[in-house]
Amino acid sequence: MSEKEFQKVTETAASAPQKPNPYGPNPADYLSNVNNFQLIDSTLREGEQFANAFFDTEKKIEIAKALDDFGVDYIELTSPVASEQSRSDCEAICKLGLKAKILTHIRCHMDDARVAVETGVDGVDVVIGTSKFLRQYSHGKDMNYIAKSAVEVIEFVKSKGIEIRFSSEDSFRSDLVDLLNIYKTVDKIGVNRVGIADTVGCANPRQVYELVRTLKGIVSCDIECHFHNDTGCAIANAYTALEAGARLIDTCVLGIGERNGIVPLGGLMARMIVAAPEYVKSKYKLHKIRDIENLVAEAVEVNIPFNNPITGFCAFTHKAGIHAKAILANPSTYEILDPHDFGMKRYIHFANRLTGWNAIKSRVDQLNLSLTDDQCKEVTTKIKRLGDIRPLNIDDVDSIIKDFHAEVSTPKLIATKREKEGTADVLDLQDEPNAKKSKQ
Ligand SMILES: CC(=O)SCCNC(=O)CCNC(=O)[C@H](O)C(C)(C)COP(=O)(O)OP(=O)(O)OC[C@H]1O[C@@H](n2cnc3c(N)ncnc32)[C@H](O)[C@@H]1OP(=O)(O)O
Ligand SMILES: O=C(O)CCC(=O)C(=O)O
Ligand SMILES: [Zn+2]
Repeated sequence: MSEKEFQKVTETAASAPQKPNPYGPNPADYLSNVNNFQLIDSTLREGEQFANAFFDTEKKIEIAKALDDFGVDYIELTSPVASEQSRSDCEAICKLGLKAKILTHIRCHMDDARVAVETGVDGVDVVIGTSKFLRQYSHGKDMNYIAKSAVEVIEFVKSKGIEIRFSSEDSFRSDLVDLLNIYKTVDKIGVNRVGIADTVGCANPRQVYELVRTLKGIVSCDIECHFHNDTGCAIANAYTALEAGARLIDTCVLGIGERNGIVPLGGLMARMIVAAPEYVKSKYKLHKIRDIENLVAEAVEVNIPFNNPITGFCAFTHKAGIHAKAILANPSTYEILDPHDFGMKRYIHFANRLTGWNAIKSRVDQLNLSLTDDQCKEVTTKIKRLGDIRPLNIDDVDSIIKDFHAEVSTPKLIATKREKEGTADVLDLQDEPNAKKSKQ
């Protein structure tokens, strides 16, 4: 391409109408719910199925209140038929008067439904396996039986004036015709939502898009999606489901659940704030994520993973010199998330051999010392030299800087450049991580 042609191409691109948010949904896609989604948090149902979980009544109430304060739309609770305590905990949470609607999750059976509607919940989530695996080895019922019992349970719950959702367990290994038939049947009798569940975590985003879009053309009610994370696709699948027109996503704090769990609440927020910043910031108290995660992590005795979105101890830590320089100039260079949106801070990890003189210069400024650029480069070389021999800490770097400064300085008073330049908010050169370092 000649230079002239290249210039023409770039000019045309520059004058083309810009999408309002390059990371958001296609504005022309009117079926997308990326800017209009709801959360059903299932930490107190799916999360209770996590291997380490045991929540006593007090802890359940604490978690329910924290989720409510954060702003989730629904809180899903364990089936009241699971145990006597599960039933009374469900009743206790219903009495809290939370803003979030309270749901309980039951099998597609009248025995469960009769107990559920007496607990005081705002809605009932009914589920039954539709894949051949579950039809054969779990409940042993055929599609006719499933449809008949679904209609009976749905009409009963509806008659009590509360919300009802019907979900097919193991949707992605179910026959598409079976699925669409059952969803059509339950939609016709007036469910509030239908649910798609990737029970074994086998689905990929393309499959999710196709199934949700197809279902969108079949039902008039809202579509809820539940994604397990066995193959690492849970958040991507959730986002794709919203793009395709699903309205509600099931989450758990830290993604806890059966096996390795489902869509993590914090991780989904990280994805959604990029795509729908105004919506997410106006609806959810993002600065509460860290507290909720710590609450649940402590309750189920796990550490926050080091690479957790938002709250992992190094989620906003920048290390390499090239990164540090650009971050100092403009944090958007290497950050798609602004830590301040979540009540977090960014850190520049400068005590290592990958550092560069720009990061060291900032540290010099923070120490209220004054060195020329050339001197900063010289002291950076010294730091790197030691960093080649062993891991460094902040004290190591500070002493090298201070010694160097003492060598090169005259005894006159040095003006504090930091105050003059006001760079404090851009850079926090502490070595304190945002969250406790993972022990796992
Ligand atoms: C994919 C999911 O996460 S779905 C939600 C899972 N949640 C739970 O399992 C809640 C906790 N579970 C429990 O406390 C118990 O399993 C109970 C109380 C629900 C049932 O306990 P039990 O009666 O002892 O049965 P068990 O757990 O051994 O087997 C499940 C029974 O439910 C039936 N069943 C399973 N899924 C469904 C369904 N979706 N709809 C109707 N019946 C179902 C099975 O056929 C089996 O019935 P069976 O008694 O004829 O064998
Ligand atoms: O009720 C649902 O939609 C989901 C049930 C569940 O936990 C699953 O299928 O993994
Ligand atoms: Zn699940």
